[in-house]
Amino acid sequence: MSHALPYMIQVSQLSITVVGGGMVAKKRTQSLVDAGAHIHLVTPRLEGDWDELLRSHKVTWEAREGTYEECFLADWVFLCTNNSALHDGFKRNKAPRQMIYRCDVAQDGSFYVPASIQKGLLSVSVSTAGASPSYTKQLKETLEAVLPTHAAEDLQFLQQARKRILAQKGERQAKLKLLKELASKDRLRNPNREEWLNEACALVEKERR
Ligand SMILES: C[C@@]1(CC(=O)O)C2=NC(=C\c3[nH]c(c(CCC(=O)O)c3CC(=O)O)Cc3[nH]c(c(CC(=O)O)c3CCC(=O)O)/C=C3\N/C(=C\2)[C@@H](CCC(=O)O)[C@]3(C)CC(=O)O)/[C@H]1CCC(=O)O
Ligand SMILES: NC(=O)c1ccc[n+]([C@@H]2O[C@H](COP(=O)([O-])OP(=O)(O)OC[C@H]3O[C@@H](n4cnc5c(N)ncnc54)[C@H](O)[C@@H]3O)[C@@H](O)[C@H]2O)c1
Repeated sequence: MSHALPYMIQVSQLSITVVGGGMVAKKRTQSLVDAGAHIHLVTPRLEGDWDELLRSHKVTWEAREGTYEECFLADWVFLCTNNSALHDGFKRNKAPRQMIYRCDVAQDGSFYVPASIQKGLLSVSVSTAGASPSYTKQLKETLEAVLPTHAAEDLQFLQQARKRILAQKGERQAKLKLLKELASKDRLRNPNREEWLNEACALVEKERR
């Protein structure tokens, strides 16, 4: 059986339409807006509290029903209504190269959505290809409990340090060794890690042939 590949996608440059205004539509819209996207929303009604999303000016709501005959021109279309026959129709009408998401039959769309944990620059995603969203949720909770609590702060430090090390003068091998050592628990958890980094950078530069 073929399986889907996980990718990290920058969504801010995509044109995205979400059809439907229930719990699933809201979840998908919220995560897309959090990731910097602007959403065109097509639904006659909004279920639950959308106030904050609408106030963000990142969501344009067209208050009407989607119809079987129409074709959306967005790069991505999220079909999030409770009407599977309508989703079948949109899929038939889909524009060339358009990516379709179906909330009702995951594997009938171009992609589906994993559960994800975000801690600053760290992302962890879990998927069972739709076999069991409940199992996915449990596994996500297990993983959340074992991830380091300081991952976000450590990654902020490592990102800056990596830029600095790669930009400075010195042997490439020595720099790579330094990057590896810096990511180790001993170095990261050391309260003097900034001082150690300064000294190590100076040494790499001094030792260059
Ligand atoms: C992980 C999580 C992330 C999120 O939604 O953000 C997520 N579902 C969550 C929970 C959850 N969803 C459902 C239940 C009820 C119990 C059950 O059915 O088991 C529970 C449990 C609960 O709520 O406790 C019902 C359900 N879900 C899908 C269908 C349709 C179908 O099976 O095709 C139906 C039946 C609808 C119906 O029949 O009415 C489909 C999908 N749900 C996915 C993700 C994608 C696959 C992920 C994977 O590959 O494992 C996928 C395939 C589609 C997609 O979204 O692309 C989120 C965890 C919450 C969290 O993160 O805290
Ligand atoms: N992917 C998931 O994680 C997941 C989880 C639970 C349920 N589901 C599936 O997703 C479906 C939607 O779930 P929900 O809880 O958001 O449902 P819901 O009933 O709360 O919302 C459905 C929304 O679709 C809108 N709608 C209906 N017809 C429309 C049309 N022609 N054009 C535009 N909008 C229209 C309604 O106004 C409503 O806002 C469920 O029926 C189920 O099949 C998926």
